[in-house]
Amino acid sequence: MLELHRKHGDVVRTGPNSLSFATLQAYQDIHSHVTKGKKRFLKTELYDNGDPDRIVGVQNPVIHSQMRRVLSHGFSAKALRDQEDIVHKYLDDFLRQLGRLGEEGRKPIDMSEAYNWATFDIIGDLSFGESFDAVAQGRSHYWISLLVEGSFYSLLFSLKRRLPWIRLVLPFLLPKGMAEKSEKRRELSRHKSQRRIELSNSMSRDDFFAHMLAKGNMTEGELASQATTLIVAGSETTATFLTGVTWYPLKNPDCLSRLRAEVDSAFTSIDQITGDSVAHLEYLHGVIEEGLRIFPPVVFGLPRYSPGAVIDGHYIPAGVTVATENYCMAYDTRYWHNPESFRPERWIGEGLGDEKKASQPFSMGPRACLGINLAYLEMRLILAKIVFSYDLELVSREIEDWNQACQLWLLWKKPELLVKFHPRNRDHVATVESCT
Ligand code: HEM
Repeated sequence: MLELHRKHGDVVRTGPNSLSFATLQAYQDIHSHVTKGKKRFLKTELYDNGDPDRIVGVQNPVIHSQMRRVLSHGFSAKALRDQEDIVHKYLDDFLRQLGRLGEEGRKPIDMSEAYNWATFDIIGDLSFGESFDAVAQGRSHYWISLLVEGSFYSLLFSLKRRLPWIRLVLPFLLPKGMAEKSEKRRELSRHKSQRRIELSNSMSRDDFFAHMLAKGNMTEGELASQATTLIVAGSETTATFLTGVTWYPLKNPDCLSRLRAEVDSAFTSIDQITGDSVAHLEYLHGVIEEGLRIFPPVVFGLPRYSPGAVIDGHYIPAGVTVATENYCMAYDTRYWHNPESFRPERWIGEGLGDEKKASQPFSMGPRACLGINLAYLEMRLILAKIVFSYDLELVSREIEDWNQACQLWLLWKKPELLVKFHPRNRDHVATVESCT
């Protein structure tokens, strides 16, 4: 898409009835909240995977806002503060596992897989009241593999509407046993959901599931479907971001040193690293924003139907599929000074004079990411804690260009990213050694 827009300009026709835009104005026109009297740009059928209960896929704005209202309680600042201990628990265990499995820097760990252990366990606990035990076991739970694999191939399913002929070749494109695996995944979701309902009698928690249960009229199917959606939306995305934001500073050692210096000057013990204290770290903020710009986890232009509206000065008739490529905006020299380079200082103080709104990793408007606060909490805590505890050494040195080394399906398929973790904080080494 980047190449197409560079060659053909800001509006590119990508199909018989679909247009791709590449400007910030177009992004705002399509995704912002609408003013009174104007119609919304609705999600297209590309989101329809046959499950009507998923908040991510639902098209009807009335049903969507009802769902969003119920779920948003679990994402409020208060709810997140109440859940922060759960996040710390998995992150601290994760740190210990990095030391233990990595034999204190002697053995590399594949971070493309390992970050999933932490993000899935956190969101699993917040959604179903129990983790997948991935951190404790130091390997991905079967369910995680099913979800990740399923989300890659769901792209092919949604393409069926756009390219009807794909039905004919679909059986050959899908790995063997995919249908059985999908059924297995649904069965596990139902099972986890039933267990969470049973647990609700003995557990008082202000988590996502509790708020859905409090609504009182959601069926077991709806509960399972929504909780699974949260797990998919909130785990692979954050883990993907973390993988990219590990590779870029490792390839730019000055950035890593500056980040470590900031974390070291702010904290003398790992317990001081909390959601509140990390929120003030300026350079960490720069690293995160730059990581989200240069390697956005949700990278495809989010398709919408035009309601019959003007997009960046062009009238687009109703029914035309439109999308703005966040990735193209993030690499546009009209918005960014030297966009290919990883420069956290863009986001600090005066910066480099970039148009920062041209990075929209969480989207904007009524369908913007609901989990943004949880995502920032996890991203800040995990980066600060890792840098505080370990010196990182890149083992996968053969990767020259991270984005090129990844493949884009619906989400990024990442290559192995081998990293060694050398313990640097003596207090923490003691904990690592005692971990079994
Ligand atoms: C770095 C991490 C993340 C990124 C970059 C990200 C990005 C996004 C984007 C771009 C959308 C809009 C999708 C669209 O319009 O098609 C979205 C929606 C959503 N995200 Fe995230 N997300 C992240 C983490 C999370 C987390 C931790 C959760 C928590 C469960 C979450 C839950 C959701 C939900 C529920 C929606 C659907 C909102 C709606 O339709 O009203 N996300 N996310």
